[in-house]
Amino acid sequence: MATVEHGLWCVVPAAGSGSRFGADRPKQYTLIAGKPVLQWTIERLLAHPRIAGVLVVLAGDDDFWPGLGPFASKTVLTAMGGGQRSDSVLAGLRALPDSVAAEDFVLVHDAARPCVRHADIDALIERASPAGGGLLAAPVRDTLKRADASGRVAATESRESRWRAFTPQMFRRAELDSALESAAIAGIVVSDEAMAMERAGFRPLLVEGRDDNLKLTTQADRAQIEFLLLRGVD
Ligand SMILES: Nc1ccn([C@@H]2O[C@H](COP(=O)(O)OP(=O)(O)OP(=O)(O)O)[C@@H](O)[C@H]2O)c(=O)n1
Ligand SMILES: C[C@](O)(CO)[C@H](O)COP(=O)(O)O
Repeated sequence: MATVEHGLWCVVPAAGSGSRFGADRPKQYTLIAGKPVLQWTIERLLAHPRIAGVLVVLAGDDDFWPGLGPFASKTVLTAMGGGQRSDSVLAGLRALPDSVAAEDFVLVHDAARPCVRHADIDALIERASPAGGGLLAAPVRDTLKRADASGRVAATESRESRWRAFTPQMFRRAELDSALESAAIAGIVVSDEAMAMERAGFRPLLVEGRDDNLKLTTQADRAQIEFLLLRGVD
């Protein structure tokens, strides 16, 4: 039974183009308070005492990475990503050090989520490890509407038992690798690691985390993320 007492490695998918963000560079290199979003995220992860190292998955044409400054004293490795986020995560898993055993848990956390709280990471590690894996998430708190082609309300959807998935997500290295590979072979694009695990028959544990674990997706997300980072995220 793999334990999480020794440090966990975290795969950080950072190979996206940020098309919805629409900047002059991939959004993970957008500066917030003078520092690239990716560096905020990596430093936040490495500052967590139970994270041993980070494997950053970069785009093949990424020419920003060498510009990033030094990180905490822990190990930062890189790998090259793929066309889909899930391809990048799989590449990252396969580039982890051999010291990460097949049955060891690994974390996967979006480069675009720099505000994750250490307390939420603690909760995920503590609660998801006995459950065989899980993810940070939050219950849907707004009324959900389904839109029709004209942009009008087609229906109001039940928000009962509906959760929003965040990252980190935490699963055993080999089980996640197998689930992602199986989905890729089947031609199924999974939008998060849990979807691949669900498809493989697992039932990941939902661990409630803070709603402000925001993902930088569009320009509208920038101001709130900047506020949180400047105020200080514990
Ligand atoms: N082929 C891809 C696509 C996405 N990502 C990463 O996965 C995270 C979440 O993806 P998303 O927010 O969709 O980022 P982008 O794909 O860059 O955004 P967009 O869909 O707007 O292009 C990001 O850190 C992104 O860099 C990745 O590593 N490899
Ligand atoms: C993994 C994720 O952040 C969970 O909400 C989300 O699925 C990423 O989606 P994206 O479209 O790749 O940003």
